[in-house]
Amino acid sequence: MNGAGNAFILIDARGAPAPLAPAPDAVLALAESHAFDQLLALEADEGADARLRVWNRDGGEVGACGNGTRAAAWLMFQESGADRLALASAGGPMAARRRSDGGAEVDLGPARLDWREIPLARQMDTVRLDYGVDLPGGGRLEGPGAVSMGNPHAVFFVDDPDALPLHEIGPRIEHDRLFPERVNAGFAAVLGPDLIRLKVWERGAGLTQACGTGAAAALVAACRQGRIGRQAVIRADGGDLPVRWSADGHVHLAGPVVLEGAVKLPSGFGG
Ligand SMILES: N[C@H](CCC[C@H](N)C(=O)O)C(=O)O
Repeated sequence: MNGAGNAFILIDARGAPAPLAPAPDAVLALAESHAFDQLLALEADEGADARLRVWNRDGGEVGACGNGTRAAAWLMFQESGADRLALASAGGPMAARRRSDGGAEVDLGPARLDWREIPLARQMDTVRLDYGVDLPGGGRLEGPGAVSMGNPHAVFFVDDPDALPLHEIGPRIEHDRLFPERVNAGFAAVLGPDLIRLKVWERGAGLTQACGTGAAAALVAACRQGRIGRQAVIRADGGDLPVRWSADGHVHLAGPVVLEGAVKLPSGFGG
């Protein structure tokens, strides 16, 4: 599946006898032979309609994947005909609502804004971090906003994300010691009162076509820096993601989902 081009393999393990525990190098090996950004799994959960688990292509299990949540919710809506569902995840509980056009709008939970929740290695104002990175050709990017959606994001505001050497500066930011759990690095240009152009160098996956939690973080960071209101379309390489930061602090995300194909695994798989 993909969500605005963000590529996934989703395993429906709700019937599996035990939770999946893929070895990181197994995920890495799978990523060598299959083009995906994240491996997703749906598992049974007592307190929700399902639990969503997320592994980056580097094998690390992480707390949230906005586009993956949309893809999983869309699939469950197709299957059940329901129009609402609850998902558990390591990054916290989430909810999904079926839109009239059949798409899924997900409530990713609250934006977390305290430095300890990002997390950062030391206390800092998360509206505009006292942090920056030099550009190879001269110049410097400064003062990103820091937001967690159950996973860490630093969002830089720039004139043109497409003009940046992201393969050079992305890894430097991702692995900076300021971010003890590494970080997803967003590069955003506010193009109008309700439009943000965004590219994200994802922790554990690199440059992706779209990043749902990155879109949420970009809106919240832009709003906190007084650059935009609480609702916008985030224009990613792979498509447009409508995002809204509601008054209760939760962030809602929608956007396109494509099911590219499905295979039925032999019974007892993963047992
Ligand atoms: N790379 C992210 C996980 C996937 C996020 C992204 N694909 C999304 O749609 O939110 C992290 O390490 O926290």
